[in-house]
Amino acid sequence: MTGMSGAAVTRDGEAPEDSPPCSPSYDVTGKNKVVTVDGVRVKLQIWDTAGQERFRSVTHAYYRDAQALLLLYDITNKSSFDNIRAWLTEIHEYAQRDVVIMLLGNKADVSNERVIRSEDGETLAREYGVPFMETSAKTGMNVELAFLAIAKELKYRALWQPDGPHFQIRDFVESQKKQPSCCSFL
Ligand SMILES: Nc1nc2c(ncn2[C@@H]2O[C@H](COP(=O)(O)OP(=O)(O)OP(=O)(O)O)[C@@H](O)[C@H]2O)c(=O)[nH]1
Repeated sequence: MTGMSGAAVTRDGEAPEDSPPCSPSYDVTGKNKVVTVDGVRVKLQIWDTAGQERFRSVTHAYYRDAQALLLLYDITNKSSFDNIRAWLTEIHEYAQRDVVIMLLGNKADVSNERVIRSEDGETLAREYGVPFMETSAKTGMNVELAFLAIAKELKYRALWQPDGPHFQIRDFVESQKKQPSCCSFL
């Protein structure tokens, strides 16, 4: 999956009885994903642009109302990385002003075909002030973490109180993310 995926919180409420506080749990039904975070159920409605990137009018409709956007490139494909700047420009123009954005470098399991260094992803993310990590849809590396971080951020915003706990999505991702097990010599 490269391009953009979005998420909108459609409902939240109390955690189910059997869900321990502070322990995330997941329930994926089709394109909906329920993440229970710190005792609150956050329902993410997820969509993927699925190859429609060239039909800009279609994708605008998708992400105009999204509360979070996951920007994915493929670490083995330079043009997918180069496209990210174009996506960020689009987002700036069409998405909600306070949309949560996360940059993901996918296919981290195929390090022998890597053409985009991890540092390049980090530099781009820093430039735009967004959290970044490498993922693998194949091994699952950092995939749940991406959804958990988004859910935590959206819950934090929805339940924000002046004296409440503070949450920084970038710090959370940095403290939790796993690095690919094999190194690349790029
Ligand atoms: N090794 C590896 N393969 C992956 C990973 N993620 C996706 N793939 C493979 O890459 C190919 C393309 O994946 P898609 O999810 O269809 O990519 P996409 O960019 O969303 O494609 P469209 O939306 O159809 O344009 C498939 O064969 C996937 O199995 C990954 O993390 N590791």
